[in-house]
Amino acid sequence: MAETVLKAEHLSKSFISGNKRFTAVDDVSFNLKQGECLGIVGESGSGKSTIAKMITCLEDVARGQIFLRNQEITKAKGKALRNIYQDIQMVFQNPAESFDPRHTLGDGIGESLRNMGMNRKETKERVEQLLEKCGLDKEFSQRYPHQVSGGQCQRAAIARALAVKPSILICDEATSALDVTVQKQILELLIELKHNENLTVLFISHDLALVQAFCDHVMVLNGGKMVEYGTTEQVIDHPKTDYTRTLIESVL
Ligand SMILES: Nc1ncnc2c1ncn2[C@@H]1O[C@H](COP(=O)(O)OP(=O)(O)OP(=O)(O)O)[C@@H](O)[C@H]1O
Repeated sequence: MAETVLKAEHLSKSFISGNKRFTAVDDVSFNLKQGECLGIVGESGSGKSTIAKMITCLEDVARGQIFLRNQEITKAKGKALRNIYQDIQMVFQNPAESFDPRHTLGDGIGESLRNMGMNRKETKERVEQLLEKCGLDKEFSQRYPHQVSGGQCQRAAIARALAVKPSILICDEATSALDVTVQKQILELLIELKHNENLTVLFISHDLALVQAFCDHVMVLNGGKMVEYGTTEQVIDHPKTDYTRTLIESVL
């Protein structure tokens, strides 16, 4: 049986808005096994990104616990925190923001490898392999972020995320800024990588059609609460709440 890579138990988070406190994530629990893809769907403001930020330690966890391969990471600090930054990689909506505009894509992808002590020649070879794995010719390593299309830049951002062989890849609306054809190509790349590399992915999206095409399991969030959690088939074919039914009807 596949190993559990990530476990979240009773996660909660609230923020102060004006003089009021409101709950952005309310008692959310889930598991992610090696090679599995879990989709998190919900309307804007339902708490999807806040969950991702708590997992990557960008936001404190108010209540609950997070475990990465049995090790609790809820309040990680120092070296443990640096390891988490490496072991859980994120791909965001706007790929260009992942890269420094003054450096080539090759430099951006190779940065973490060089920080790990890899020499220049090995880094160059590994960067070229990563680009090819993500469907880009190796000459793209010489290009600057403004010299590539949004889809090409997102491929490079995925290559950069995979460079350090992370345990988990979090895609936060990773295809939302791309036009429909390019969105489909990036999704196909992720499907290919998931099969070939046994990637473990947390896939955040407001689009249930994309989640249906890619994810094994899905969690539906409404106002910070998890209103459905199950296999993608179960949730889409037999939704338990009107909220999920509305999400399904709006896209499928
Ligand atoms: N640092 C913060 N301070 C105050 N409120 C915040 C903060 N981060 C998020 N929120 C609020 O928490 C709620 C959940 O936000 P979150 O970004 O998790 O939603 P989301 O489902 O990812 O939305 P979207 O799909 O639009 O990205 C929103 O009401 C948001 O305004």
